[in-house]
Amino acid sequence: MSHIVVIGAGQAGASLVARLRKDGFEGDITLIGAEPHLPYQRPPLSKAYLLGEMELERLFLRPESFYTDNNVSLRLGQRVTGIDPQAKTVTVGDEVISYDELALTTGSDPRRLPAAIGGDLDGVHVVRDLAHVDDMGPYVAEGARALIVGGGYIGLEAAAVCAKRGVKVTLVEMADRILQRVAAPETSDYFRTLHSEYGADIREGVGLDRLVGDNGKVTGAVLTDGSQLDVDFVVVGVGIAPSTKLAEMAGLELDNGIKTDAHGRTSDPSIWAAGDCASFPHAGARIRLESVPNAIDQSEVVAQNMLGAAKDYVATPWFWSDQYDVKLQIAGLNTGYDRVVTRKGEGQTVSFWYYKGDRLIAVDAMNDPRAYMVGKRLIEAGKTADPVVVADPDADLKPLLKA
Ligand SMILES: Cc1cc2nc3c(=O)[nH]c(=O)nc-3n(C[C@H](O)[C@H](O)[C@H](O)COP(=O)(O)OP(=O)(O)OC[C@H]3O[C@@H](n4cnc5c(N)ncnc54)[C@H](O)[C@@H]3O)c2cc1C
Ligand SMILES: NC(=O)c1ccc[n+]([C@@H]2O[C@H](COP(=O)([O-])OP(=O)(O)OC[C@H]3O[C@@H](n4cnc5c(N)ncnc54)[C@H](O)[C@@H]3O)[C@@H](O)[C@H]2O)c1
Repeated sequence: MSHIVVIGAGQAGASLVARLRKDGFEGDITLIGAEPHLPYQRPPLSKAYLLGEMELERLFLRPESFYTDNNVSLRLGQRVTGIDPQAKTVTVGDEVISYDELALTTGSDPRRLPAAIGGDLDGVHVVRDLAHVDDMGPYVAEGARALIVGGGYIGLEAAAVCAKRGVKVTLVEMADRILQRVAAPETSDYFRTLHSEYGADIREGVGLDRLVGDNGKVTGAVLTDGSQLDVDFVVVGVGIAPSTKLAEMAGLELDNGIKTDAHGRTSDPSIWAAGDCASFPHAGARIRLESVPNAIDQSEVVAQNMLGAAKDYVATPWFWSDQYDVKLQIAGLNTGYDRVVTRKGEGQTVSFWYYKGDRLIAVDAMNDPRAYMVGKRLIEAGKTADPVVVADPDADLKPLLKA
């Protein structure tokens, strides 16, 4: 009987093993995870869980019984330190485990601030794992002063939670606008205004020069424009790097992540990759997506291919973020857009529709699930949307789907 080993018990790893069993795989499955917890969802870590509005148990993707009932050998709190592709083994501590097929779902590692500028002081937090957020929780208290470094999703979601909890927030983004990696200027403008309404001080085009400490604990910061701040804690949200160390040591090809073909197979025919760590062919280029929908969809396709399906993974990217009372939903990728059409609804409701020539390529919707849903379905179907209809707040969007 064959043995499938999966390294990384996060969103992708958990989805992959579930799909293997769902599709009838009867061999042995071992899922190995470095963290001590059952596989859990990360999105609430910078939202409801950090806010103290979500119980730990609700983070877990499936109960422990799922793994025992499905005969998945779950090895938690164990880090794989090596892969030998010739011998088809992985090393965990002193143990060597054989595999027939191996999947890498190792996720990504948060970038940290260098120790030389105070990145190792107490009170400086990254936000990736449950343990990081549990460490940070007590700092998020009314009246505390937080410096948030980075205006991506992590920084802005943390800023929203902190501001809601009465923390005095200063956020620095070294690029000229927040959310520049994932959204267009219109969406950045929207969220800058939203944060300022809640009292968060958003400073763009400004980086961190260094942190200042006293007795090993952070007490202040000097910014690249020379300004100085007193701070009680720091949240570092300056992006991630895909976890490729094991793959690299095993001699697998890398390309901004673990390089796979359209089926999710790496340069070794018995090794597969999915989730944040994998870079794959997409629309004539190669991309890596850092999102829950990608981790689930890609790992499910990889599971099917490990069982012989030979199916291409065709990503239909979508993302979401919650900040204050606003839900941002993004369908598609806006790379290369040349026109934006705005659809304004009541109050905070607005959506931005991105076109490349006549083609609709992405929609950013704020508190507008209908615009998001219609946009997503149009993009998935390769259809466009008449900009005149889109821009008219009184026009019904649904007929666009039938056009
Ligand atoms: C705070 C936060 C909020 C987020 N919010 C959203 C959101 O709202 N929407 C969204 O779409 N995405 C969100 N994301 C991104 C999303 O969570 C990730 O894209 C997703 O978790 C990727 O899944 P993954 O399985 O590839 O990686 P992960 O979930 O990171 O799992 C990888 C696992 O592999 C383990 N591992 C790594 N190396 C080894 C090894 N050598 N041995 C054993 N185990 C190993 C790691 O410890 C980790 O547990 C958020 C991320 C964070 C951190
Ligand atoms: N809602 C969501 O989808 C969601 C929520 C949270 C996290 N995540 C994921 O978590 C991961 C990490 O998120 P993130 O926000 O850290 O990454 P990110 O890459 O989205 O944003 C990092 C930001 O930090 C800025 N930056 C980098 N170095 C800086 C410095 N020295 N000073 C000031 N600014 C600096 C960058 O310009 C960038 O805007 C990503 O994969 C992200 O997609 C997703």
